[in-house]
Amino acid sequence: MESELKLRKQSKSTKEIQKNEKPPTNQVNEQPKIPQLKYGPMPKFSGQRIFSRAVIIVAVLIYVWYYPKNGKEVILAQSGDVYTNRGVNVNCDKAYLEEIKSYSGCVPKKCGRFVMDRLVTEYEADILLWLAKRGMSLAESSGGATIMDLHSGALSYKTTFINFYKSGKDNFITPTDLLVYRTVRERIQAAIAETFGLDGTKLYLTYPTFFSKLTNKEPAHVHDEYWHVHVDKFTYESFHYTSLVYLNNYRQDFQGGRFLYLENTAKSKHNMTVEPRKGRVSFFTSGAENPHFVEKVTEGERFAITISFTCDESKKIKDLEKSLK
Ligand SMILES: O=C(O)CCC(=O)C(=O)O
Ligand SMILES: [Fe+2]
Repeated sequence: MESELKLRKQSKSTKEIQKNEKPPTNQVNEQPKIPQLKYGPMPKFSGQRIFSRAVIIVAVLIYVWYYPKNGKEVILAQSGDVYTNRGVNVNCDKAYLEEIKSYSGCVPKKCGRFVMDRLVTEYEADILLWLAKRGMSLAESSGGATIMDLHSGALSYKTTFINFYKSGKDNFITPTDLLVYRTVRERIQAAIAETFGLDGTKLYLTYPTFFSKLTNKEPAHVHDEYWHVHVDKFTYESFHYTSLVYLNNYRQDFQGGRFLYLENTAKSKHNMTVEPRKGRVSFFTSGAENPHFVEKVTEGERFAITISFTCDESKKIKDLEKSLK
């Protein structure tokens, strides 16, 4: 009731004000009419113009800057750049975490993916590249993926594998190769332990650890289809941490063949790309938080090493010098 009264009073007083308003004087009516501009008045001062132009330029720059992120991918590492340590954390896959939990000292503080360009020198990468080329000159796949595993001796041959140790053809491996291979592996292991907060002595080299040569040859066997999306933990059960050493350069030595993390979460749909670069080390937790694939190589030959680590001591493999003795 009270508020109703108030309202009535209010409307009354409004009417009163309206009544008391003086009618517009002639003077006002006689003022020259300002033409109504469609988009409002033009800015009167050049400062205002500069400001509005600056706003447009900044908006365009922001759009251009963010556009690639709204597209299909984000570049984690470009082939022309050198990164000491670049990476991102991702949430660990539940099953991966559950499985790895039983290995004390080997559980990652956070899962993720990283790139380091200063762990392996170009010279070391060259030594490993020449080693791969010498080995793969003995035999190669009929399709686009040739694999050479120095630990087991497996080497792609047409649509199958030969064992170069069994056929006595292992004299292409020199003591320098073995030394470089081992020290590179040790440095990567230390970097993985440091990055994920592990006890490095609880991490073991595992199988398969292998060299790969990828080309644009038509696949002759399912082994040649290297471009499928996969999770390393599912493909190679023993893996807990995966590392890759690139031995030659994307764009210079081959086209295509970039490495992509597939992103299809509520948070992001943008794949994350690593462009191979000679001596570049890329590593990541091997669970379903890091599904990935390699783009088809369209030209040239792409060389890399997959060096894998496990927390499960029963799945460890020996260093090459020891296994060769
Ligand atoms: O060569 C690469 O970049 C990745 C290879 C790969 O995904 C693998 O060996 O599991
Ligand atoms: Fe993989």
